[in-house]
Amino acid sequence: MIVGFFCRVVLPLYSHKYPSTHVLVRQTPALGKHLSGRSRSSTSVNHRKLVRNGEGKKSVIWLEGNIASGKTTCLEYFSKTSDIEVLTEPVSKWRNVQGCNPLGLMYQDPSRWGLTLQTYVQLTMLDRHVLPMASPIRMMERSIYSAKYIFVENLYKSGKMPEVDFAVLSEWFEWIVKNIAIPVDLIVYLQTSPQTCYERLKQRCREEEKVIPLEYIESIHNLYEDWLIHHKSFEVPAPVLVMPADHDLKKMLHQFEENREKILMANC
Ligand SMILES: Nc1ncnc2c1ncn2[C@@H]1O[C@H](COP(=O)(O)OP(=O)(O)O)[C@@H](O)[C@H]1O
Ligand SMILES: Nc1ccn([C@H]2C[C@H](O)[C@@H](COP(=O)(O)O)O2)c(=O)n1
Repeated sequence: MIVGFFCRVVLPLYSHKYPSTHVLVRQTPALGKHLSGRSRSSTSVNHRKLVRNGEGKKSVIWLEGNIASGKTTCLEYFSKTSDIEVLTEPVSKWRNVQGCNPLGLMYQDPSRWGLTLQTYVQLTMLDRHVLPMASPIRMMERSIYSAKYIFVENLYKSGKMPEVDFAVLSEWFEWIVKNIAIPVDLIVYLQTSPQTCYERLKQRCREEEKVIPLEYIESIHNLYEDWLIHHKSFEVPAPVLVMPADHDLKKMLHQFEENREKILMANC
């Protein structure tokens, strides 16, 4: 039987306040499958949380942060916790779709290949979001929201994405978030300085990313800050837990441990 209920988020736990009137809304992918696009949009899924029996206690956390901020490292840490499933970004797919490398192409020629990559990012992130949950808690790396609000926005704002490409991606994004429920209870933001990310990026040495200049990391940083810290750009769909992430690995692991409870209690 399908049940509906509302969950008011607890604010004082988090570093950044969320409007107290906000009610998070969620609908299971399985439920979504049984609704046509038309009836789903008319039920305003973004304003109603419908969950199946037994799924009420499940929570979804998005781990957000700049390129090479330490997201994968953080996920690795929490993957050792029972009851948490971690979903990494499907970067391997972005580097190889049927033998093609849209990530590499985008870095070589963003104006030509930005739309190609971001269309595929949108598809593969949506696929992640609607995957049935195998554990009570899911931590996933980034989201379809940051794909749009950070990376597509950056391409467009920097003049590297033609207006028509941006318009098409925007319409796709709007349709998706209106018609398909994208659950989220908490956003954990790994807050780094661009310089730190730049150094870690160089150290990681991913082939496609060798052309990334510091300025690119700075633009991504500013977009993240405007979205999640200053609330100046786009709607933030859940409370934000900010974790300073410039520290060395030892201190980061300590910090992950210190925040464990807040993260695990994300939907309470
Ligand atoms: N706290 C840290 N201090 C130093 N290096 C780090 C730290 N966290 C991660 N790294 C290293 O930085 C690089 C990027 O980290 P990663 O977790 O892959 O970032 P992301 O998933 O956000 O891109 C990797 O080489 C990783 O080993
Ligand atoms: N919507 C997106 C998401 C990611 N990317 C790029 C940025 C990085 O080069 C890579 C993901 O790496 P991570 O930040 O996880 O180390 O993919 C993008 O271009 N668009």
